[in-house]
Amino acid sequence: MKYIVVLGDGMADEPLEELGMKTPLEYAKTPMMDVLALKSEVGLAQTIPEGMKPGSDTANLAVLGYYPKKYYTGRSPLEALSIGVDMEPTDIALRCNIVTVSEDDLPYEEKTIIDHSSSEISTEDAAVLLEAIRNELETDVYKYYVGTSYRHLTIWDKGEVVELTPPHDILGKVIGEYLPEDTKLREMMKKSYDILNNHPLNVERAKKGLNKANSIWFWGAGTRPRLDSFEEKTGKKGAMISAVDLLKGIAVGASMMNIEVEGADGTLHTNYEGKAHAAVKALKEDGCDFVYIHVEAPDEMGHQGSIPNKITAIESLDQRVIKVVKAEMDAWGEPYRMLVMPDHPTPIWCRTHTSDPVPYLLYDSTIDMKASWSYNEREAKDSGNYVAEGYKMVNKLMTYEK
Ligand SMILES: O=C(O)[C@H](O)COP(=O)(O)O
Ligand SMILES: [Mg+2]
Repeated sequence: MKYIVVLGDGMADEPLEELGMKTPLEYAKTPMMDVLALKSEVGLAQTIPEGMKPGSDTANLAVLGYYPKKYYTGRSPLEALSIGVDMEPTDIALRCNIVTVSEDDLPYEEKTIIDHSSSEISTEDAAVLLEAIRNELETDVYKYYVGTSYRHLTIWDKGEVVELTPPHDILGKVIGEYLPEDTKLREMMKKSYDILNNHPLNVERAKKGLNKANSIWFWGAGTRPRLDSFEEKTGKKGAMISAVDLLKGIAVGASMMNIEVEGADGTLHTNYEGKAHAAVKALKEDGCDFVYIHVEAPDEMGHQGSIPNKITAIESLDQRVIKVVKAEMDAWGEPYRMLVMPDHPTPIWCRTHTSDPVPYLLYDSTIDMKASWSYNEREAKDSGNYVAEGYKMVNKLMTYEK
């Protein structure tokens, strides 16, 4: 038996008037998930534990079987594992976004945050800007490292786990009240605007109609991660396919195989088919028992508040990932189970994460459930199937019996 998780990051949502009170998942054309749902178990899973902040960090730890209240030490430390930084016990890792704030003559504190991702800036462009930041701001205490797209890392020597506001939680808001209380962090953020706003690369970006990447933004503070091996926990050899450092970092910490896919970039235009082919290859040729295909796009489109693009992301997941995986697995003939689910909702109305339970679809190629439901938030709730502790999903996947 082989095990496949197709994780549509942020895919769950809420009914939208613009979609006739359907959710993007209900409204999207998903013929593959529609067929699978009739042969699968559909239900709800609570991935974010009570009292924890909703985000891909806690939620994907849960879906991978790591109880966040036991294993979570902050988001950025997990990303540091992927970036290749060995944290000291006294280090604090900080996520360092490159964001877009309003370009005006207002004092920094009175500026508005416009885009947490600076138009999903390329890693190449971000690296140039981070070099400018490093030249001006890096000291023995604060070291900057390039991650992926707008997602970067700062290691704070002998820092503190300070509570910081994620920029995607305050889109469109004036930043003053959300800036760090720590004066040095605030000072670096404020200085970054002066360093970046008129940087030649940003002048070029603006000419192309792209958002300037004109400020750094710290959040996601944490201490050195401590994950147990996935194989020791489950007895299965696991592989991760993702474009984002958070998931790749979890895989490093869990001693899973990280599979790089050409063109996989965490955006709406990622290499969906490439991820699907790589997943089946990992199972068929690389001796893996379990593969986790993480697709970032629905989350980013949720953060952007784009209904059509979130629908496109879901339809791409259906037709260019799930359909391709199923065709290749069926052709191979090896029995398998496929779990399709989001990590958390990223509703269009709020453009950030909520902690609501998420719909799952659990398919077993050896069982025809003869079910009669669709895969979406409403029918998952109506099904009566509810996994109260999301970190038990992997165990459910591996021990499933009709
Ligand atoms: O900053 C990021 O990587 C994402 O926008 C945050 O959302 P996530 O927690 O769903 O990844
Ligand atoms: Mg997410």
